[in-house]
Amino acid sequence: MPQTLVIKIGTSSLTHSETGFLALATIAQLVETLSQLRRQGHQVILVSSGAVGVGCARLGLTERPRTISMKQAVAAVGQGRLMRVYDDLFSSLQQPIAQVLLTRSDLVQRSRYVNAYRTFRQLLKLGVIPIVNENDTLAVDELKFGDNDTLSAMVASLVEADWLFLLTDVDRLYSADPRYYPNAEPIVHVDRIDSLNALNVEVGDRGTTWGTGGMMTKIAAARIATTAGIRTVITEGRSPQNIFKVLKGEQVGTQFAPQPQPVNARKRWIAHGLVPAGKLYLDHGAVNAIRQAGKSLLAAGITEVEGEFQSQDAVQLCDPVGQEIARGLVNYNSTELQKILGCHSDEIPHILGYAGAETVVHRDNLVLS
Ligand SMILES: Nc1ncnc2c1ncn2[C@@H]1O[C@H](COP(=O)(O)OP(=O)(O)O)[C@@H](O)[C@H]1O
Ligand SMILES: N[C@@H](CCC(=O)OP(=O)(O)O)C(=O)O
Repeated sequence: MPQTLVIKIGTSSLTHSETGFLALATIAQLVETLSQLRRQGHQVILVSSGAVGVGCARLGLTERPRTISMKQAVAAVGQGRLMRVYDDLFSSLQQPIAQVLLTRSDLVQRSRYVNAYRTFRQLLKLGVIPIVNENDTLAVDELKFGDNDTLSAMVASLVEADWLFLLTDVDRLYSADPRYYPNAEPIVHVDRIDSLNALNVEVGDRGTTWGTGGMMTKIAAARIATTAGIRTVITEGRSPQNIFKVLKGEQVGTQFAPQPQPVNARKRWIAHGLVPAGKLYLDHGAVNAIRQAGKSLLAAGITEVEGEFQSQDAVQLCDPVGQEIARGLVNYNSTELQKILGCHSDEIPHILGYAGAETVVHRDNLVLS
């Protein structure tokens, strides 16, 4: 049955780390694999890193740029070259492609989120393979995906993909970084992403010299995708043809099972599309009411308000030690909340001088993290 596949490939697979030159054999195999998947009727989106790495190679730079303006300039050089290579290779197989450069702000506003969804759907209907990257040249720090693992999971969630493949320079996830712990245990199947905590998997936050985020961002991506009901696979970029094996049911790489009851599209946008503008600290009673009983958040359960935000902004709901437990759209601005925190709902009209919403975050606008 035709499926929608989002395939992300990292810099560590697209370039040779010693020279920064393109790994042409890998790219050619990737192009062949994706074109064949298209011919089999699947809908395919490629999320490709490499703009900064390729830009550095083009300009003869031997390490990743440190300043933002340099990184943005280098990405502008590399992105064009990368697309040129992709277009040459895909064109020789008669496969049309498109460039889609996204910034986080494209997904923050609901109308722009829906617009991005429609554009992807139209491209897929036309049989095109969209090649997505973050718009590194224009993205500003506060509104960045920051890494393409997260970006790919958000794209997969946006288009309601069936599969997310994260292609990297290791064959799968291990109990610890195999680069430093050669005896680390391979992990082949993850039924529930929270079980990784119990397995004590060490992911670090550093990738290779050219990669961003290492396994940490891949696990975060797997969490976003699996809660959207998307099967996620971490496997080797050097052998993209392994995708066929995975689709046939073979145990290749690390496979993450999708959550049985996926979160709906609007709640996914609240959880991952929006950028939280503040934090609400809750007492234990409120944490339990939200987590266990699926209740709305009332002012009585809030102990502290952090940040400045408007009504209907997204906020993080945190337990007493600051660990995020949920996100949601708030019904009061931060100034109002400072006045009513800890109070019973009946007292709100008296304190504020007007009747506001009964809940601070209604359960329809609240998503567990
Ligand atoms: N538990 C782990 N299992 C496998 N690899 C890990 C783990 N923790 C850290 N890593 C590192 O993550 C690296 C891949 O991340 P990264 O360099 O960001 O790749 P990419 O460019 O594909 O995004 C691997 O080379 C490996 O050294
Ligand atoms: N957008 C950046 C890639 C950022 C990124 O996540 O890189 P990687 O860890 O190699 O997937 C670029 O094109 O260089």
